[in-house]
Amino acid sequence: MSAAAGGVRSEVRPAVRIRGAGLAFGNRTLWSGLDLDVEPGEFLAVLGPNGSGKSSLLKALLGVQALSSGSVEIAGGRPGGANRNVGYIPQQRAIDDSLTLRGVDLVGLGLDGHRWGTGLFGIRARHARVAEAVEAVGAARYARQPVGKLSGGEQQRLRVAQALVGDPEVLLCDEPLLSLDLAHQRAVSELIDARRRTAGTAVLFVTHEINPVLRFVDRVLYLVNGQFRIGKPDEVMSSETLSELYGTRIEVLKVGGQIHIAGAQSALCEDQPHHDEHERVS
Ligand SMILES: Nc1ncnc2c1ncn2[C@@H]1O[C@H](COP(=O)(O)OP(=O)(O)OP(=O)(O)O)[C@@H](O)[C@H]1O
Repeated sequence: MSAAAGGVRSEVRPAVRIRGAGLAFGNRTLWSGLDLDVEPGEFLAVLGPNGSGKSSLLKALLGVQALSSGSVEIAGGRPGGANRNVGYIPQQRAIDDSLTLRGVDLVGLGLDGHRWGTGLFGIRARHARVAEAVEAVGAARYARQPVGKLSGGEQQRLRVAQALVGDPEVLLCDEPLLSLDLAHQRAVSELIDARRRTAGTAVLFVTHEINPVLRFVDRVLYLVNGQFRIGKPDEVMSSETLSELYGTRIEVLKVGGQIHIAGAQSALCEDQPHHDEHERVS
């Protein structure tokens, strides 16, 4: 899918165009000199340790975080501009359990700004679209209950439905599989993959754990300590590339279609003390 990989140019306008982009807070540079085109239908995994600037990159693309240098375009224009059809699955935060908004209403918010007309036809079309999105994430059973009373995983599935309901040109996902059990991790990642294949939605998928989505990933953007690498998973997720990026010896093992890391886990997972010697790559 990745027409941009290896320098091959596509005729189609990229869904995301990043040029010379940099972001710094005070004297700390998260990343700089970032040039990247994400093509329609491409699945880009954004990886890196805690604090490397993955979420901040998505925020820059949403137009809520100003860049320190360079420029970004998304869905054909500037971030946050009118008519930018962009879906966003935010990093999960607990929803206040007193929130009485129902699941279907939360999903419907993803259609705000879309034109449905004010008549019965428009209302019916809107309801049908919401119902379809709810069904697709397997949330029909509880979608009429107050969101605040649902489990973390149930809320997360509704957030995915909200991001997809407007049929976005670009989908920005910030750790969308957190708090989902394995069956729902698989269901949600397959849903996102199907969407980009059938509708040409470009997907930028921030994750600590590449294995659940490895078979979908066209390219990886790996951010570490102000540096980055972009390439196919095999190119970036290699002992050589990660050792270079982290500045210490890292062994990457590929076993049974999964990527694991041996040793040096402190460099990779500083904030995750539960990790053991053979670690899945973040
Ligand atoms: N508005 C801000 N002002 C100052 N520092 C900020 C701001 N936003 C983010 N940061 C800092 O920038 C760094 C990168 O944050 P970001 O959330 O992008 O990292 P991340 O790679 O998504 O991390 P994680 O994997 O932990 O979610 C963090 O150290 C964060 O504290």
